Amino acid sequence: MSGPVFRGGPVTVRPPATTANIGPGYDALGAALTWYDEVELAVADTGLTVELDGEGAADLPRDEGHLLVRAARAAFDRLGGQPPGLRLRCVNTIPQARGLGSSSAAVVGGIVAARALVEGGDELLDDEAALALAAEIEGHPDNVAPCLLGGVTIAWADDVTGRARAARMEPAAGVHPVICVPALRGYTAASRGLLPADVPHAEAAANAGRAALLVRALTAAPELLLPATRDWLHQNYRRPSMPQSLDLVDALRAEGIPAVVSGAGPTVLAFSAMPGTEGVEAIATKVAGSDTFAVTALDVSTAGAAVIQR
Ligand SMILES: Nc1ncnc2c1ncn2[C@@H]1O[C@H](COP(=O)(O)OP(=O)(O)OP(=O)(O)O)[C@@H](O)[C@H]1O
Ligand SMILES: N[C@@H](CCO)C(=O)O
Repeated sequence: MSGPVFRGGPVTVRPPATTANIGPGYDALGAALTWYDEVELAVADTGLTVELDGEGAADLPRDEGHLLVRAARAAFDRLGGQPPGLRLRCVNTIPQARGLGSSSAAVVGGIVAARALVEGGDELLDDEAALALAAEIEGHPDNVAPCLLGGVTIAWADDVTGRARAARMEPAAGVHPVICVPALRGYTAASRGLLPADVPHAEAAANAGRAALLVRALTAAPELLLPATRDWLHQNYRRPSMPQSLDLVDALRAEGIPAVVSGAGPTVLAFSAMPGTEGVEAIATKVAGSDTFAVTALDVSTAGAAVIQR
């Protein structure tokens, strides 16, 4: 069989930051945010060059071990073969290891860029296949789904194949995310290690009800976000690894502001009543007194990882 036909590129992809769980939607619910990394990938004559700017540039590998390169390589394998060489440039702005889906942005960015470098790539590796591959590599479909598809997503594993699937929804106009990003990093694997094997049935039942309510709140009724973001499955168990984040969640909720831990933390995601900087005031007041968190008002990104130049 002949290999794929490559376009030279470069192609440029903008994968968004994402927030997962959003309270009770543990490992399922997610949303894309208007904060993006930028990935430029081109076919080269030979070898691999990796140029990194911004977040993580000092620490991330510049070889085949780079997460985005690994994801692009896996995508090329699915697309029929590897190019003779690769040139990668990343401009990273999404804070890493903070619960904002930076690893998903790298994985999805690599897959989407690789398929854009192959003639017919969008059909050979469609969004359903790209999602399954991204979840295989990243491990958590609740971040990769909104990163790929944009908007608000529900992810699950197919009962027969185990492959990641997702349903995408449009966010309601009144959903205004505000993120409070701490200086300290937190790693997903460590944060998952704090979760118990079992939870009481009554708490699982309460959580299921709020997760259902959360879908309605995010897509049609933002006024329900406070009750809809209450969780019983993960946040409190994770408190020892990010006490300041949980204290901030508690303080905001006590003021009637919907707030949760973003993904595996330690970023706190709150929802303001108003868009933009006006909306952050009430939240910033609660954060004041601690210089630990940087507060930024965002929107839900209706676009997922888009090819902005090919
Ligand atoms: N842009 C990137 N390029 C390459 N590797 C990255 C990039 N962003 C993150 N990573 C890798 O992923 C690790 C962070 O993954 P982790 O899943 O712990 O955090 P996160 O993806 O930022 O948060 P979460 O999954 O909870 O939303 C980093 O330490 C780094 O090894
Ligand atoms: N659902 C995951 C998100 C991180 O990818 C967690 O909370 O561990």
